[in-house]
Amino acid sequence: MSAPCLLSGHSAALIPAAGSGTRLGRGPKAFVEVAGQSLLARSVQALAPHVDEVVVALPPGTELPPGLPARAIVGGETRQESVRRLLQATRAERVLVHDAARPFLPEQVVHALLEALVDTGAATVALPVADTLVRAGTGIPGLDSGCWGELVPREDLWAVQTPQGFARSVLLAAHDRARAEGYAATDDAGLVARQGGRVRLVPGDARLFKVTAPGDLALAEALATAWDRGQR
Ligand SMILES: Nc1ccn([C@@H]2O[C@H](COP(=O)(O)OP(=O)(O)OP(=O)(O)O)[C@@H](O)[C@H]2O)c(=O)n1
Ligand SMILES: C[C@](O)(CO)[C@H](O)COP(=O)(O)O
Repeated sequence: MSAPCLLSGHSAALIPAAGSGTRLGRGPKAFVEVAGQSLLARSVQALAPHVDEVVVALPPGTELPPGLPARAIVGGETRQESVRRLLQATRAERVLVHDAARPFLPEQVVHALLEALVDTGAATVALPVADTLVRAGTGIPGLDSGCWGELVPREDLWAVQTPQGFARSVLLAAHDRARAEGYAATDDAGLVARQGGRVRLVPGDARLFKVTAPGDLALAEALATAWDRGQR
């Protein structure tokens, strides 16, 4: 399938994959395999049919595995720096930024994100929070970080996932300004929102969880069986 007609101009998927995977403890995380396929390969394959090109930021000294429909650049020391380099490595008008560490990306989610992008020029996939939320008691007399401090109302709270979509010029301007001001964010939509941009929230999917800690890998292995049989 070629790039959707909802997007005008060229589009690129930008995949930050240059992390060291410290919390997982299995070496550079993008190359870790789940049911025989790396996290990176799964993420690239999920996005490639929807865009004109895929660019991946890899850790220094590593190479793109053969056969993936993507080109590679060297990432930076932080996720933010890796994404900035990716933005500089493409001329596409629309970009979808997606963590290599989120290998299960349903096609419907990509379609919904692309539709939302037409409206605002900036959108992120996110999940409404389902759990009860509490702030730990740090700073409250008699309590500490292991104690219930205060309840946080969960209405209107969303847990941010990727992919996140932007007009490239909008995201590049947000990155340039953040860099000039020495501001760091954990994601790209946060950079755009901080500078007054309107970011549309697009309902995500629980299966889009980020493989972060060893327990997530067990979950990913279990999910991969159904996913690879086409149950998406
Ligand atoms: N310098 C970095 C750090 C992270 N990432 C990417 O950003 C995504 C989200 O990062 P995270 O899950 O935190 O990965 P790591 O940084 O590898 O994990 P850790 O913090 O446990 O080392 C991942 O796809 C990761 O490869 C990146 O491209 N460049
Ligand atoms: C971009 C992200 O995955 C959205 O939830 C997240 O912010 C990445 O955070 P990390 O600290 O780099 O894992």
